[in-house]
Amino acid sequence: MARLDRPVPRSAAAVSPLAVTADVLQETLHFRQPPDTLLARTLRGPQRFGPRLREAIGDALFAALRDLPRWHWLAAQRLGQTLTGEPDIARCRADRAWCEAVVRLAWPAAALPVLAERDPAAAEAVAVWQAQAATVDLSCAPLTVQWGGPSWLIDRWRAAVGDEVAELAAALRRPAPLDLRVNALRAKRDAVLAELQGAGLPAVPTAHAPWGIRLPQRTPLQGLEAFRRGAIEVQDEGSQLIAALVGARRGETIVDFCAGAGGKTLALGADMRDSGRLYAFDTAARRLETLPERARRAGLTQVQPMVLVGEDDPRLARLAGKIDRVLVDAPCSGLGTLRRHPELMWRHTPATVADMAVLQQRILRAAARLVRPGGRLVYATCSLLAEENEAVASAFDVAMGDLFEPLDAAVLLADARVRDPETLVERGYLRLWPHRHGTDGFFAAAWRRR
Ligand SMILES: C[S@@+](CC[C@H](N)C(=O)[O-])C[C@H]1O[C@@H](n2cnc3c(N)ncnc32)[C@H](O)[C@@H]1O
Repeated sequence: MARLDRPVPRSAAAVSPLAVTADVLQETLHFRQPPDTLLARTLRGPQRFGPRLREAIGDALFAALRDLPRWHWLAAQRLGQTLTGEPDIARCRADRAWCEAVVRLAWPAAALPVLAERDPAAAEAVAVWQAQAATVDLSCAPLTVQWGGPSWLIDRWRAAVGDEVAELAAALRRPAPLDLRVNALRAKRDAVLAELQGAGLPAVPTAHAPWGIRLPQRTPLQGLEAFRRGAIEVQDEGSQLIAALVGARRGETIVDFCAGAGGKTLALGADMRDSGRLYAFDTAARRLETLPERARRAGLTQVQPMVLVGEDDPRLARLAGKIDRVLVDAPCSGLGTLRRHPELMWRHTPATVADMAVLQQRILRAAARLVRPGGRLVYATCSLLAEENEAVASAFDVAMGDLFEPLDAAVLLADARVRDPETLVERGYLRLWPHRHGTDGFFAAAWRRR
């Protein structure tokens, strides 16, 4: 038999990777924590899984989440249950046998040998189940099974992209590449590209973002000299394009209203060449926690994080009408990021999306008060849904009357040296689609205050 990842103590040997994956899947479907957090916590347990097995468990978990309706359909057949089109998540999460059946079906073929080393019986069961599943004709299955999403979401995808819906669904099910942003304060893109290629990595420039580099898959960065010296940050090309739309300049005063862990804050700070003032606001203190350390590594000294009590925090009054550029990277459903967070499509419903839109409008209006006359306001989401995007921008237009003039994103992106900006813009809005642009799904609208 092949070598084990590590010597397995007797008690730990009893723990099957399949069972652990099913446990994490079941826990994920409670939506209390994201799957990678749950996975990391679970794998700190006593099972003693080696690196290859840990990677296999992660791959299996995400494969399960990416195609839940398909596994649901096949598992129902295998377990002799009545077929239903769409998983009822509340029922599935209560059903441990269902979770294990899903994991058996979803376990990636490439990870079968490593499972066999640890638990040959489980690997055999997986092979049998998958061989049987391969004989099932899915071409007549409901669209939710073929395209891997809940039907309310598929309806919205179809309304947005028409005949491209199958391509969109397929792109959302593929793992995302790893995009990096070169920190303009520390390096030039060409030099970093050469450095990464020299280290044997298949790095290429991103298609549009001027500071972006793409690697085809997950790559550990910590060991790279470019990472250690703060020359690169992990950032999806779509996020880089949103920062570009802000057009931050040296010496300005800029507010990142929903800064979170500061991914876009760092991009804005680099565009400002560490000059001026850059406020990083968020209502979640925990999210802002890592920003000072990240800013330090990136060589930024002008970032001022501040925890807000809400979008109407009274301390904002002193900044009203004074800020050159305000970015509202609003809390959203995240339904453009399904490549990384496939669980979100089961966490959200039309009702949660509608609630999001109300919050987004409130935050956008509050943040708009800060913009000085002639200044720029940018509203962005990582959602593909019109409710959170065009509808919020239109409602803002109506509420503001003539106070804010919509700006054409294609013009702003061209100013920021983005390549082929017109291919990224619909009706003046930045609109990024995973199947067309290879990025996460993003939306952004920009205005100038009159
Ligand atoms: C999409 S995330 C931001 C991601 C971040 N800009 C980045 O690039 O990494 C939205 C953020 O909005 C924050 N948020 C939620 N409600 C808010 C409010 N009322 N005012 C300001 N920030 C809020 C959330 O805590 C969350 O960190």
